[in-house]
Amino acid sequence: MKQVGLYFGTFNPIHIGHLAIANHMVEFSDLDEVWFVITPQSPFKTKQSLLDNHHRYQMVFEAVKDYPKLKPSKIEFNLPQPNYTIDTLVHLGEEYGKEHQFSLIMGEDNLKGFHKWKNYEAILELHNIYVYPRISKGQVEHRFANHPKIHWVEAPIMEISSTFIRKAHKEGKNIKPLLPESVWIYMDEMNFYR
Ligand SMILES: Nc1ncnc2c1ncn2[C@@H]1O[C@H](COP(=O)(O)OP(=O)(O)OP(=O)(O)O)[C@@H](O)[C@H]1O
Ligand SMILES: O=C(O)c1ccc[n+]([C@@H]2O[C@H](COP(=O)([O-])O)[C@@H](O)[C@H]2O)c1
Repeated sequence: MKQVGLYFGTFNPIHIGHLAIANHMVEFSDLDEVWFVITPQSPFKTKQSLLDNHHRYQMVFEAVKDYPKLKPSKIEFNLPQPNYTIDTLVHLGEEYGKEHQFSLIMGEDNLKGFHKWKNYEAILELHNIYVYPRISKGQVEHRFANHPKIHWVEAPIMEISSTFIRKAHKEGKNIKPLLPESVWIYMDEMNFYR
C-alpha cells in the first residue's frame, strides 16, 4: 500500500509556503507521496479573483515537476461544487482504494475549524491527518489535540499567502522569491492577477 498525503487547496497561485510543507511532509513523515488536490470551489471561500481550474493546475504542475514524490491532482474537477473533502475521499477510495492509503495534510489553522467540515467524524474514522504548525488565533479543540489519528509534524513556518501574492503583484511589487521560478514565469507570461 502506498501512503499518499492529500494537500487540498485553491492554489491561486501555489507558492513556496505550500511547496515547503508538501516537501517536508514527504521527506519527514511516513508518506510516500503528496498529491496537491486543486479545489475548484472551497466550501468556505468565495470565487473572487479565482483563476480557471486548469491554470491553477498548470501552476501546480510547474511547481512540482522536479519533485517525483509530489503530484498535482485534478480529481475534484468533475465532482459537484462546492467541493467537500469527504466526497472527494470517497471518490478516491473507489478509484485507488486497493493501491493507496490516503491521509490529509492540514495546517493547525484549518484544524481549529475542522469541526465545521462536512462529516468530519467520518473523515477522522477512516483517515489519518498530518498537521503542521501555523500562526493563527484560537485553540485546537482538546479532542483533536490528542486524537490518535492526528499526527503533529514540526514543519517550518512560512507565513505567506496567495492573497498577499496576488495583491502585491497587482501593485507592481516584485514577488518573485515567493514563487517557484517556473510558476513565476507562467504567471507573468499569462498576465495573471494584473
Ligand atoms: N504559507 C503557508 N504555509 C503553510 N500552509 C499554508 C500557507 N499558505 C496557505 N496554506 C494552507 O495551504 C492550504 C492550501 O492553500 P490555499 O491556496 O487554499 O490558501 P492560501 O494560500 O491561504 O490562499 P488565499 O490567500 O487565496 O486564501 C490551505 O489549507 C492553507 O491554509
Ligand atoms: O469538506 C469540507 O467541509 C471543507 C471545508 C473547508 C475546507 N475544505 C478543504 O480544505 C481546503 C483548504 O481550505 P481553505 O478554505 O483554507 O482554502 C479546501 O481546498 C477544501 O478542499 C473542506
